[in-house]
Amino acid sequence: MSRLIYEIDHVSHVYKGKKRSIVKANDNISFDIPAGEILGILGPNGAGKSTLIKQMVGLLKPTEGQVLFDGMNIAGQTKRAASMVAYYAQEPHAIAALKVHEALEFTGRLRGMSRDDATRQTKELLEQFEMSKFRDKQLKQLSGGQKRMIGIGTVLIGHSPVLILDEPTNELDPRNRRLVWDMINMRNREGATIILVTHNVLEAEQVVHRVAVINHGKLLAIDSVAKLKQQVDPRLKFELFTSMGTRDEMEAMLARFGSVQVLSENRLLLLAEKREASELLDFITSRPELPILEYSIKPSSLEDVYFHIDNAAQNEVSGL
Ligand SMILES: Nc1ncnc2c1ncn2[C@@H]1O[C@H](COP(=O)(O)OP(=O)(O)OP(=O)(O)O)[C@@H](O)[C@H]1O
Repeated sequence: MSRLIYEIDHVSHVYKGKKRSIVKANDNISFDIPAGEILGILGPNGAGKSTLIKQMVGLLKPTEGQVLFDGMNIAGQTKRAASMVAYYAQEPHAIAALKVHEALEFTGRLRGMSRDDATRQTKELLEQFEMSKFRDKQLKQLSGGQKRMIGIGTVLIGHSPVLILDEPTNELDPRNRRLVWDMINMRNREGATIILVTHNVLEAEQVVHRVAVINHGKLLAIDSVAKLKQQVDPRLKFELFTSMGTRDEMEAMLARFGSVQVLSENRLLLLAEKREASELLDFITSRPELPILEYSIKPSSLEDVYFHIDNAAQNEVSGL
C-alpha cells in the first residue's frame, strides 16, 4: 500500500457564533488519502467541505479528532505542511494588491525556488495560460476568471508534492476549465497528490480517482467513481427524442417497459430493467412508424451518484 499523505481521524468542527449559537460544520469524519491520489470532495453549499480543507492545511484546528499529515499531527507540523502543500483557497484575498508576475514569483520564492527558477516558471505558466499580457497588472484589476487562473498558477508554481484546490474551475470559461483539468492531470502523472473541492461534477468525473461525498458535515461515502456508480439505480436509462406533440402517445406505449419520466416536450427518459432491454430495442427498431427521432442509453454519471447518495441521506434524516 502506498504511503498515506493524510489520515483524517474522527474530525469534527464546531463554529461558535453570536448569542451562543453554534454550527457543527464537520461531524466525526474519518478517511485516508494515499500518496499519488486525486481525491474529489463533493457536497452541496454549506456541506462542510471548505471547513475540512482548512483543517487539512492547518488553518483550522479541529474541535475534536486530528488530521495526520504524512504520519504526524498537522497541528504541530504547520511549517512542514506549508512547505509541501500548495493550497488554493476559494477567495485568496491576500495577493490581490500584487502584480500578476509578483504573485507567482513571490509564491515560488516562498516555496524555496531560486529567483531565476521562479521567474522562468512564472513566464512559462503565463504562456500556458495565455496571460502573458497581464504580467504587470495588479490582480485586483483582473476579471474573476483571470484572477482564478493566476490563483491556480500560485498553486502550480514550485511543484509542491500536494495540491489542494477549493473549487478551482468556478467562474472559468470552458477553455480555461479544460486547461486547468489538464494541468491537474499532468501534475498527478508527475507524482503529486491532489485534493479538490468542486461543483463541476461531470468534469471532475474525468479526473478524480476517488470521491468523498459530504453533506451536513458528515462523510456520506468515499470510493472510486466506478464503485459509487454501482450503488445508483441499476436500471438502464433510455433517453428518447420524439417528434413534437407525440409525447403523451409515446409515454403510454413505453410505460409497459418501465418507468417513464418526461424531461421536456419531446424528450423522455425510460428507466427499464436490464432484462427488458432487448424487447424494448426490438420494439423501437422494428416499428419505423413510431414518432421516435433518436434514442440512446445513458450511462450513470457521477452527478447521478451525487444525487443518489444525497437523497438517501435526506430521506434518512426525515425518517422516510
Ligand atoms: N467562520 C464561520 N463561522 C460560523 N459558521 C461558519 C463559518 N464558516 C463556515 N460556517 C458554517 O459551517 C458550515 C459549513 O461551511 P463550509 O464553508 O465548510 O461549507 P462548504 O461545503 O465549503 O460550502 P460551499 O460549497 O458553499 O463553499 C455552513 O453551515 C457554514 O454556514
